[in-house]
Amino acid sequence: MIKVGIVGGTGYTGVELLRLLSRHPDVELRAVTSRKEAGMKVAEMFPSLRGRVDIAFSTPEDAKLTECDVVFFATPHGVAMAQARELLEAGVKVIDLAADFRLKDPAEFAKWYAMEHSCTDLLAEAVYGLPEVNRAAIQSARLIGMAGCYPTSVQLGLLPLLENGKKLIETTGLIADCKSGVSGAGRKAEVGTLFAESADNFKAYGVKGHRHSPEIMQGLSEIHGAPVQLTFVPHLTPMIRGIHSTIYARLTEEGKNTDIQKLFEERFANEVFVDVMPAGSCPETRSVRGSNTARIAVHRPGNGDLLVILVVEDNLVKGASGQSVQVMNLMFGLNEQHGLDVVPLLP
Ligand SMILES: NC(=O)C1=CN([C@@H]2O[C@H](COP(=O)(O)OP(=O)(O)OC[C@H]3O[C@@H](n4cnc5c(N)ncnc54)[C@H](OP(=O)(O)O)[C@@H]3O)[C@@H](O)[C@H]2O)C=CC1
Ligand SMILES: CC(=O)N[C@@H](CCC(=O)OP(=O)(O)O)C(=O)O
Repeated sequence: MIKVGIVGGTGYTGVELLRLLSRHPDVELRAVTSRKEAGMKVAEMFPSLRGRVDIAFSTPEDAKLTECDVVFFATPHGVAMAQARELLEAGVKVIDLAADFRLKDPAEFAKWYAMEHSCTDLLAEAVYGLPEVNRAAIQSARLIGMAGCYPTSVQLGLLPLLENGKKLIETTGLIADCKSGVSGAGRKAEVGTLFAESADNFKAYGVKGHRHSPEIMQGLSEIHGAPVQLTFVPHLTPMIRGIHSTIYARLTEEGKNTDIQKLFEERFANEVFVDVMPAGSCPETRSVRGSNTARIAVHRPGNGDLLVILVVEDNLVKGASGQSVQVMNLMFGLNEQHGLDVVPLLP
């Protein structure tokens, strides 16, 4: 059994990790931290986990994390980078759901996250946690910076078109128009996520620049092997879970002469967590709710040169905790689907 610790077990991604790991056949939950709720039983705070999780929250200091095989950080940005070195030196693998180990350039990290990076040597070692792109590197990694929620959907949607220097679409002027449910903002109290502010309302935010823009462009440029330029506009929608990304790309002459539906179907044929829907489909966020699946549909309106790619995922599962369990499975040589064989919840 793999001994697992979670730092930040009371947030939305933390409790989602608990839900998934509590039914994982190869995992033993050793420690779950909360500074505010230390001492309280996990299942007392989250009755959904009664009979599933039998430990109490402890402070990060009391959690004996160095005795774990792997520690997940489901914490705000900046927490994992302060503790990763000690854990790695003790032989513990680290999976960070925040952004501490995503951006390769420490200056970019400082610019977007308003803090200096405290361990740039580890930043160089860290592997980006997006299995459909990086599976082999993840398998041998000891430190993972999980892909962000929006970046997961946008990179999966463009992967077949860009990888290995393909010239099927223009690589400047790409547009990702993305919508997220409110759980994407986390469980902390904030005016913008109050019911009266976010229900029955719809708005864009971060239009001048969002911290996921550099992450998406870094990822796409690595996938393509050359710079890729994309405009990313996130929106807050009055739903709890889910991301819907609509991506617009101009096809090149080569792209116009390519069967794009077939390209996507073949690229993801062996990916258990990516479903390419039949031509003409419009995937719904509720079709992935609670599951680690991303569903993708490609459209070419009027058979013109504009390609529209639709991607849906659950921000808390494929966009965060589920994908991090997928990554853990790869790091420990387990079946990639263990703990993740969940049918989406309807309605
Ligand atoms: N919500 C989402 O859809 C997604 C979130 N993420 C990322 O995952 C991370 C967690 O997000 P989310 O679950 O939404 O956040 P929440 O705000 O819901 O939860 C944060 C958790 O971290 C703990 N925490 C806060 N500060 C510290 C600290 N200094 N040291 C140790 N623990 C701390 C909190 O507990 P306590 O204060 O009691 O210690 C709490 O359990 C974030 O970095 C976020 O960007 C990634 C993808 C999607
Ligand atoms: C709706 C909402 O507020 N979403 C968050 C993104 C979700 C998140 O926590 O971002 P990471 O994937 O980088 O960890 C935001 O825009 O900041």
